[in-house]
Amino acid sequence: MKKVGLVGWRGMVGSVLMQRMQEEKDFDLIEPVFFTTSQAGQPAPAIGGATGTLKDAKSIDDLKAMDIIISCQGGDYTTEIFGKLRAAGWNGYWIDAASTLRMEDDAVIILDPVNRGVIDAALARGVKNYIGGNCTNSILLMGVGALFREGLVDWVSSMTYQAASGGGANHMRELLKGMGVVYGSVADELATPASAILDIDRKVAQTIRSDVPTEYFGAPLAGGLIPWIDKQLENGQSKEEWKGQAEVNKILGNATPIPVDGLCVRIGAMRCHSLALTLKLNKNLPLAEIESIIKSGNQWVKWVPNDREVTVKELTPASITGGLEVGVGRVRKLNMGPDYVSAFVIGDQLLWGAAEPLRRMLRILLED
Ligand SMILES: NC(=O)C1=CN([C@@H]2O[C@H](COP(=O)(O)OP(=O)(O)OC[C@H]3O[C@@H](n4cnc5c(N)ncnc54)[C@H](OP(=O)(O)O)[C@@H]3O)[C@@H](O)[C@H]2O)C=CC1
Ligand SMILES: N[C@@H](CC(=O)OP(=O)(O)O)C(=O)O
Repeated sequence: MKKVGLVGWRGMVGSVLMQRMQEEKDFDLIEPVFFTTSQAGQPAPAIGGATGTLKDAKSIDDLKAMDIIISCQGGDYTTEIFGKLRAAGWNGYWIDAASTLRMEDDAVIILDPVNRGVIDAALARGVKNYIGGNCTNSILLMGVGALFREGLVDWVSSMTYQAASGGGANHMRELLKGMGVVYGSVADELATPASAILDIDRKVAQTIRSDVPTEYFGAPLAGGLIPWIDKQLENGQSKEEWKGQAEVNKILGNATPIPVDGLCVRIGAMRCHSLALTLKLNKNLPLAEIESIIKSGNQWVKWVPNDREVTVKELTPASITGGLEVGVGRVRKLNMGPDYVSAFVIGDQLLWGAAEPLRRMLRILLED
């Protein structure tokens, strides 16, 4: 059995990964070894039959004994350790959730239901680094990847609505605390049906401006939104927006890049990322054909007809959260012309957006 080192297993992404690996019985096929940056020597978790103690995630010698390492520890860890490990002669497979290595020439961005061909070709050439994509891009391609596969997309504008989980556990907590603060500021008035709504609104606006916690997001998210995610680039894009075109084309293995651009916005959802897309197709296809192509993408596409009643029930974070289905709906022709099509895509940011592609890559390696 292959020795698989697990780093970052107790973080938010890592915990979702552990849960999925247990559900899919991945631990039956490996010898797991648990690492930590802060608790070396403490008992290993009772996951997957592991025994013994946690190993030091900074010990190159211990890491070198692994056939495969999966890291959900974050970019700083990858930056610090990966180069040293390779320099020490380690030739195992490195699977990582962090963005650090994604655009490196010797790394593949993994999303096997969409790019299994790219992954297989890389394995055949001896590539050893397999990196999970940015959550928004993975969800975009899990939803409408089949339109790209069929060569139908001239360009896509992707306007995103990204959940708090994308920032991490503390960001999710801050959102919830903020919701509580907002509610608390008008709880009495809300209990009194006769109270004036404009008075409530004034108090809420004041609370959002001054009392909602902003330590992690840098701005109030509860009761609002933040139209910027990640660093600022010189060309005016945010780093999150830049990743759209760079990663989508790398995932697909496109020699000629398809333009992908739009604005990325943080909203007060917990862990579902959504995208409102404008797709410029290179053909005037009937909607029924577009529907059948999108549905053919993969088994997790959940097609939602462009109908009000079903959309408000099925194409929402409340419906999608915690599951592997990626909702695709609001598909219609836009006024711009018959080749312009809208779509709303929504997926769980911690599953397809982070953990699931990693465990599936492990399975691919174990099949080899
Ligand atoms: N959040 C996301 O949605 C996405 C994240 N990623 C990548 O994954 C990385 C990890 O993200 P995320 O899981 O959110 O990070 P977390 O902050 O939840 O976990 C990272 C590490 O923090 C340490 N840690 C310290 N205190 C605690 C605690 N109380 N509970 C659990 N862990 C603790 C653990 O390491 P130790 O045991 O060594 O102390 C853990 O592995 C990101 O940096 C990013 O690179 C990628 C895609 C999406
Ligand atoms: N930046 C993403 C989450 C993330 O971790 O992305 P990446 O893996 O590309 O750094 C978000 O905030 O929603």
